[in-house]
Amino acid sequence: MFHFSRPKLIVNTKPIFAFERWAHTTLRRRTKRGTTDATSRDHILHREIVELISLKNIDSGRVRVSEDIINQFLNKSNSRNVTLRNVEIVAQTSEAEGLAIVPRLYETETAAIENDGDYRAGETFDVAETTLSKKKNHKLTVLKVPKTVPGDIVDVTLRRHYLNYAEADLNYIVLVKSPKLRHDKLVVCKHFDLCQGCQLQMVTYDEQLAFKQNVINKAYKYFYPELDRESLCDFGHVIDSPMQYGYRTKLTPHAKIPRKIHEDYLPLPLGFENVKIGSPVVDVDFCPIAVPSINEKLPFVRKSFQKNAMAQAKGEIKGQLPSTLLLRDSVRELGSANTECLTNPKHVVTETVGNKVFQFPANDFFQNNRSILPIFLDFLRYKISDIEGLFKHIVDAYCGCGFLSISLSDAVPKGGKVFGIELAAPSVEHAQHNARLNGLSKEDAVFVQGNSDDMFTHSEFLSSKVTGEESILLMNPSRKGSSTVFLKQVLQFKPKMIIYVSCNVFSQARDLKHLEKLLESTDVKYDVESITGFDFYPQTKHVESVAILKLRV
Ligand SMILES: C[S@@+](CC[C@H](N)C(=O)[O-])C[C@H]1O[C@@H](n2cnc3c(N)ncnc32)[C@H](O)[C@@H]1O
Repeated sequence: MFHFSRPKLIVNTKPIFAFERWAHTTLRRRTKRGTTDATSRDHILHREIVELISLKNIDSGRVRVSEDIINQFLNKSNSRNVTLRNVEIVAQTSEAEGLAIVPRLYETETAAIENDGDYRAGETFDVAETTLSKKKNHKLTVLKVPKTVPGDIVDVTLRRHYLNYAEADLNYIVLVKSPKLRHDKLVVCKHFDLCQGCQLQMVTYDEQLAFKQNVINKAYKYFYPELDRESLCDFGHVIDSPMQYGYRTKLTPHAKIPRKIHEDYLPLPLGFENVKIGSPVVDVDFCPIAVPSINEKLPFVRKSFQKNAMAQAKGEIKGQLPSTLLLRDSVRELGSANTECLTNPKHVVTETVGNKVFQFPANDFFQNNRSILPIFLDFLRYKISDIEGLFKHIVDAYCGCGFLSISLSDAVPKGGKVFGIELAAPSVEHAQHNARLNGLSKEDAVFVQGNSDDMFTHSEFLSSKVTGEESILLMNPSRKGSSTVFLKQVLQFKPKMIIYVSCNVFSQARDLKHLEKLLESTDVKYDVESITGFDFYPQTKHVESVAILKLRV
């Protein structure tokens, strides 16, 4: 087998646990966005852990992990091999992983001495209630265990330790204390135990929706606590997807390709990340959440990938093999339900949603669950109908290939306009193309390439004569959310309605709070009318959140 490159761990020796200190050491190597993004996954996890230990009345000092322990569990050949038995999962993170709090019985050297100092020999500790009561003064470790739900009693192997928690691999479920949550019979994928792609197959669909509503609630509790959630009808209610399997129209399996491929390494695993830290990617030959055309094509794509890898191992071809492959479903002909799977990222996908047609390059962004889109659009149309007759234009920030504004363009009255802005040039070219494809003239719909931050000063925007008092603003940024620059201009523009669609409800809540703060120094007022979830990705932890804000008149 080839060796995988090991992440470098930055260990901080200074006193810790302050949020910034934790962020400095733990986040730098783990998040792309560094330490300042409070809505990053690692920051959220930190908040969830702090909340859990405070709920359990545990002093934060008891869960602090020493540098020595962190070093003992680094990914290296002599790192400790500790198994814990009878670990009870007591909470669930917004990433749908279980959390447990266990006595740190492995803190002392006892076990190591028993094993002649050879950690690799393996040490096992039982953390069941009886043991715990005898060890009241022990330090505690917060464990994060994938594929578990509250009420599970599990057997785990400890992995990397951080300043206030440790990662653990699930070995097996010892006992299910909460049969309401875990239903292993529901799992349809043979790769579910290891594959990082899905988190919730063992949970009923109703419970999946409840989990996602909780995530929305948590996001607003953390980032916009001033919002009166109680007063909003059905706050965070998540609308279900008509298809819960076989819905995903894009799949990107990948491989870890060694610098020099040796024949012994073949076939290379090709699939998705493994929940077991440091393990090879899970070799996925069938993905039950993907549409049929993708699963039909997957064996051919895999075969061709392995053939190329073999040819490279034999020195028959040179150059780097692509580590990520693309499979994207596309409508074969308009008006027909027939679809085909495209694999060339530059090929153009055709997608029909209701009475609209969209085309875009296969590796560009487009919503991946075709089955829920008509319902999602009907919801937006219903919200817009509230101010019918009071708006003329739709402004589409972060517009991609124009999906949202073109879909809603039927609601634009005669003389009104659609104006969109998008950073990615290929997407905006296709937005222009899609406008024409759907009968919108150059006067009806203008899509420009650029940063949304510059939208309100863009020459084409200014010359379009689109005014806020006659507009609905759609904003659908990527995970990291919007910016202060953009939000400040929104308040000057004063659209009648803001529709904020987000795949990261934490950054959405942060932005809405920010908007409220900016409003304090103005006489403009927006009311948050509703926050609604849509289950674009059944079986996974993801939720799409739609916030509707109305200008107070
Ligand atoms: C979640 S996608 C939404 C696309 C589109 N609304 C849709 O539903 O298909 C976010 C889009 O924002 C674009 N984007 C990211 N940052 C941007 C920025 N600062 N200005 C304009 N567009 C941006 C991305 O390229 C991406 O196409």
